[in-house]
Amino acid sequence: MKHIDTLKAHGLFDARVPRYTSYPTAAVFTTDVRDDFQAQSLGSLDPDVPVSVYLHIPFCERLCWFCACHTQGTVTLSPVESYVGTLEAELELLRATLPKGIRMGRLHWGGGTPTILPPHLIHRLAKAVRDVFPPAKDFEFSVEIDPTMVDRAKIDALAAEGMTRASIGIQDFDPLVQAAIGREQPFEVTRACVADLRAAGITSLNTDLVYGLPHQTEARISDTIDKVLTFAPDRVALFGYAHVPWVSKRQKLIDEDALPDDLARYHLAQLAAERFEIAGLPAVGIDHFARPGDELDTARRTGRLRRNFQGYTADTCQTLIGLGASSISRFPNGYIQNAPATAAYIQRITAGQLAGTRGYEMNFDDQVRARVIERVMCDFRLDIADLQDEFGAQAANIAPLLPQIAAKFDGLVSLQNQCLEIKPEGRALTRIIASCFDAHVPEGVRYSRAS
Ligand SMILES: C=Cc1c2[nH]c(c1C)Cc1[nH]c(c(CCC(=O)O)c1C)Cc1[nH]c(c(C)c1CCC(=O)O)Cc1[nH]c(c(C)c1C=C)C2
Ligand SMILES: C[C@H]1O[C@@H](n2cnc3c(N)ncnc32)[C@H](O)[C@@H]1O
Ligand code: MET
Ligand code: SF4
Repeated sequence: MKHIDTLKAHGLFDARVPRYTSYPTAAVFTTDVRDDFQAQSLGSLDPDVPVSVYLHIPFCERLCWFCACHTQGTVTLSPVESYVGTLEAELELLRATLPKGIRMGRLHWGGGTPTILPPHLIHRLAKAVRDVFPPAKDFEFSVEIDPTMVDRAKIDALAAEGMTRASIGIQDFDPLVQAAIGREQPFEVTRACVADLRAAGITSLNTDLVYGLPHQTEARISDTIDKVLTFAPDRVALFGYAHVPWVSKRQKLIDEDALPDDLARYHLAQLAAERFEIAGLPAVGIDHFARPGDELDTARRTGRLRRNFQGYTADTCQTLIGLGASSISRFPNGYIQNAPATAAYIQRITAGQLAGTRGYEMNFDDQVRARVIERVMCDFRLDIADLQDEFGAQAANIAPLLPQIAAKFDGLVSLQNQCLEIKPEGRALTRIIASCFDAHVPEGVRYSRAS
């Protein structure tokens, strides 16, 4: 059987499994999580251990058709300005709930489009965050940047507030592909943005690309990659296009007939991965690439790579506090998601309540499986001995799954001394293999494809 047929037989093109940016996944969260779970989790944090903070800006000036992120369009600044006020109010609620002396190890502004904020709002928001979460030693601050929605003044404002990493959205540079996803973004504009970031002293640059977009061909993605490489990015994220029009209504504008078919999509991903490897950006996990010396590459090589809602990270903080509409907080024993709709979020905060509306409290078995799935997604490998070190006897629940998986994915994985490893030729099936350890299959949820 040809290799591609083997992968196909294991569900490469048909399986619909989560992306495992968390376990259990957001689809499993429910509204009947305990009322006091969020306040109690926040209040019982150890002030000596720094936390990560994620801040969501759910506004964009344009709404790209392909996008599955939680955001809304606005042409005026007034909703953005009032939203910043709500974030300030949320920060005050957090201050009243958190133990005194808590510090922030990492801060990420995502969206939506954080760079919709003009300089004065960037300064106001950064100050409000710092007041409640003073930065710890080696503090890092990353921001998602839309090159068409930023200028030198905004970049300087972010740099002055301590931005250490910029993540720019590119997706694809081909004009036909851009037209088909409702996202015009000239190369020159992107290049000028990168030049401004460099001039402002930003040393770490990530670029986001997507494969599997309408009208994308090997020649077009290859040309995009040529252009991206001229920026000398430290990291590249290459996401498979998730076509989920039942979740993201604007995707109904995407012409499904123009989407590459299964095999074409697979080859696009393969070609891109090869090009990055050759360019000196080895793969990190299933969809990232990082230059040697970048902390993501270092984390990969030393077994310290982690997975969070943004994808792969070298962040070691156990706790992530999410602020803003739809943001998810992660505590050692569970998750809480703020009200997804911006209006509902604002209403909660304005009423003086924390905004968590759905979530999941993990039991011990969930915590073990969360670690298992994270290791599989990060290392392509699971060693029962490591699991025993961390969780003791509970690892025994997982051990019997290994020979079953080894038999099912025969030839694509290896199993020796209770250590399961996905071989390079089986890596396209990583999400599918990870799902074998998932004890929660939500009802009525349709995930995007697995590859
Ligand atoms: C910033 C962009 C994206 C984020 N997630 C996705 C993108 C493109 C992709 C994505 N996430 C989910 C789905 C649907 C299910 C699937 O096909 O796997 C897709 C296509 C699930 C999901 N992830 C998060 C949430 C809240 C959901 C929806 C669950 C639900 O309510 O049904 C967490 C999450 N993902 C992103 C953020 C910023 C975030 C948390 C705030 C980004
Ligand atoms: C934050 C990043 O998420 C990616 N992104 C946004 N929407 C989708 C989607 N439907 N499928 C895959 N990736 C997506 C983009 O690359 C963006 O820059
Ligand atoms: N909104 C920005 C962009 O599209 C950041 C990535 S998408 C959340 O470029
Ligand atoms: S890709 Fe970025 S700019 Fe486009 S709609 Fe999504 S969040 Fe907004």
